[in-house]
Amino acid sequence: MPLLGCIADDFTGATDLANTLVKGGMTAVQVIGVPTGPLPEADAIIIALKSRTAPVKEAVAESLAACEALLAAGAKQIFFKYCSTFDSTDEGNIGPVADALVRRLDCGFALANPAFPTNGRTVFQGHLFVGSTLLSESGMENHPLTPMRDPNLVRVLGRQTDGTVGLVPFAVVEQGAAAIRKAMTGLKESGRRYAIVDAVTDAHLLAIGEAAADHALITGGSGVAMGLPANFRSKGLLPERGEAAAALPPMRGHAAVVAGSCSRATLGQIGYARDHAHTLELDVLATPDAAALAAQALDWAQDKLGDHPVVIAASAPPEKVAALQARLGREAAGALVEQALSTVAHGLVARGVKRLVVAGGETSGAVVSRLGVSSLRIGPEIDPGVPWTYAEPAGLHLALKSGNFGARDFFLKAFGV
Ligand SMILES: Nc1ncnc2c1ncn2[C@@H]1O[C@H](COP(=O)(O)OP(=O)(O)O)[C@@H](O)[C@H]1O
Ligand SMILES: O=C(O)[C@@H](O)C(=O)COP(=O)(O)O
Repeated sequence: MPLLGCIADDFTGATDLANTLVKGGMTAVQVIGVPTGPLPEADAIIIALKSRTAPVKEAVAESLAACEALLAAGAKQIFFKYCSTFDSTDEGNIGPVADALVRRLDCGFALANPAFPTNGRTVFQGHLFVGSTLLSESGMENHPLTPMRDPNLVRVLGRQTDGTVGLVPFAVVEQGAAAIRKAMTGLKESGRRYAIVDAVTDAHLLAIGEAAADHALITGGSGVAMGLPANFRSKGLLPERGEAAAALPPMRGHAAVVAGSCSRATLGQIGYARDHAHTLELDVLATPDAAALAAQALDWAQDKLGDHPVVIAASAPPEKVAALQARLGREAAGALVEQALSTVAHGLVARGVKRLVVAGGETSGAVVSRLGVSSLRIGPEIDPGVPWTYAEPAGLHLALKSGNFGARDFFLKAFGV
């Protein structure tokens, strides 16, 4: 029976959360899509949806269905995972999904905290920073699907919910779990449905997690989950598991990277790969045809497969993304590239690739669906927020890299080269 039941709005986000929980000593299995049969055995189940950019109604319906499955399996607390850069549009989907979960769980209130200090995401006075810049100046203002142009999360979430949003500021968070709990109770009693809670350090996140031990619903990035394993342990529900929580079968087979993220970190990683690995950058504007792009990539890769990764990327800088979107529309442009890259991934696996890194959340969703993966067992971390996983029933190792995560040499480092 799972202790923690999680609903993640994309696939890389789900592995990121699972990674945090595994590091905290919980076993974790990521399930792809709303489950139709019984859930696997694990301390935490993370249901990965592709709901971040889905139409609002669909995102809400799938999230509620996931919640039902988790409650039916006995989950004691529900966690709604979204991006550490709060990726969403004014219509949603963070607000509407959270609203629906608050109603379903009849809890009236939930905290909201996307902070992930190790990866430079901090929240101060309700404003989200990426490194030393505000969210709206971090490159996220150019995201192909969810451009983030307002860094004030009280305002951003306020536009997405039919409830109201308050703030637990830094000065309170600094005082620790009891003060945070008191402030959240105060906001709930004054009729706020959400509290954006400031967090600048991991110590803040641990205190917030402790303060939310008895909350039916927690919403946030993977950071705020850091404190949750200790809550279950102190209630005597979670045994000490040590490193066994992250064990995976041995890795073998050809290595490859497929990148569809246009985020700054991924563009930097592709730049590094150009000098250190066979790297193909697809020109989507010149060939806006998914089948033709995929055929081109698979032909190119054919005689290059081996232990050293091949890197195939559709990623492009903002001006090129804008040009393709102007021609096809935002959604169609994204869908075309996702279709091309998922066909490439499928073709690579058919040609013996058994270790695959996918860069980008939406891209990962498309690839994992195309590979017919139903669950991912979470293994050791490569870089903060990105673990290796073992995909069933496909029987291969997958690392789903959030667009903005990972060091510059990630695409090589993942394979130990
Ligand atoms: N050259 C391109 N032009 C337009 N859109 C692109 C291009 N390359 C990738 N995309 C799309 O951009 C989106 C990137 O989103 P995602 O994969 O979630 O990355 P991230 O993790 O950085 O958010 C995907 O829908 C992808 O298909
Ligand atoms: O919280 C995060 O930043 C990640 O876990 C995440 O959700 C990443 O999404 P993408 O940037 O779309 O990969």
